[in-house]
Amino acid sequence: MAIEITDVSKEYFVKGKRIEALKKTTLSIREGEIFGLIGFSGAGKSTLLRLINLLEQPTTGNINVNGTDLGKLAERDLRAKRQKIGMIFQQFNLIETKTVYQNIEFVLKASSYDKKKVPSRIEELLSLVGLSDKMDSYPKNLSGGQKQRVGIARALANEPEVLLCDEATSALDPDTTKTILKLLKKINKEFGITIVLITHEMEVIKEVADRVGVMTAGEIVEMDDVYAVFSHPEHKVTKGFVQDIYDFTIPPHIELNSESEVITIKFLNEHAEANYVNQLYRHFDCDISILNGRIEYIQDMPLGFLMLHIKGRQEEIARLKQFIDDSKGIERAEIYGKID
Ligand SMILES: Nc1ncnc2c1ncn2[C@@H]1O[C@H](COP(=O)(O)OP(=O)(O)OP(=O)(O)O)[C@@H](O)[C@H]1O
Repeated sequence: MAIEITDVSKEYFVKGKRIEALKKTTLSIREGEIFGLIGFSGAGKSTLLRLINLLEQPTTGNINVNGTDLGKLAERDLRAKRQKIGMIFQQFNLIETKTVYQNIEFVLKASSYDKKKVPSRIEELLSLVGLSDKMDSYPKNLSGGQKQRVGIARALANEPEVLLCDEATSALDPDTTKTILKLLKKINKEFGITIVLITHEMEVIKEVADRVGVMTAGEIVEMDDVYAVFSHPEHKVTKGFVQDIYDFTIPPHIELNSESEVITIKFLNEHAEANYVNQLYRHFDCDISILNGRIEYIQDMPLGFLMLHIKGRQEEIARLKQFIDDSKGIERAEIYGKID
């Protein structure tokens, strides 16, 4: 196991008031996976990340990173271990007065990296992140995406075992976000580095994470493979995040009664591509119009939602709903639109 978090909690005291930033949490992050933590502001994501990064001590419990119990390390060993945990930030945290090259050099010099190998290591890192032509530029002359590439190169300089990403794409536009996430995925695959990323955007989780934990009020309330969470969200916070992507609302002009219903159906895995609506047209004496639809690919697996307006006799609509319920890989979505 790459990261074992056992019964870990964190409290702060502010003006005599106790803040439970992280309630007792047990979590295993697997070696080589990309684990996403999603939650709104104040949920406790950064606190958890700071504990893994050894920047803070937990109030209870212990954290084990690649076989090392962090609580048992002496100060010097802690520093050495910290170098094996890379971190990137929303605001990039580059040194503005240093060039791209010097920013990376700084990190290598601060560790005990073999001096002779520093220039070739920097070149290697710049090539990896696609910035070989920018080594003499200063951060102020770089785009946000380029700055984050430097951030990634710095974080990888000391060949870390784990890479922590703190809202690493939150300051970037959607296209740049995609390219940075692709780079993270490449790093994960090529070097087998375990990545833990925190975000408030389900879009980010969808693009890169293998598993996801949903945090609210200092607790992980739901955790599973990303596809499982997207297709069957349980907790209301998770449903809200999923709804950010499948943003279906019933148009206000639709009148709903026993002979006019809106049904949202969910297509799972390969069923997402089947021409299902044709079957509904053929088998039922109802008017069916499509109000909304979307297929997303999560880890290359399609997940589709389709919102239909059905008009017809009450019994016919009931029969249609039964047909949907009996279809393999198709479900009525209880969280999108009004049902029954
Ligand atoms: N150093 C601290 N001292 C006191 N309270 C803190 C401290 N750090 C965090 N907290 C509190 O702990 C709770 C969790 O904060 P945390 O920063 O972990 O949440 P978050 O999910 O990362 O939010 P954000 O996305 O806004 O950073 C919040 O109520 C916060 O105010």
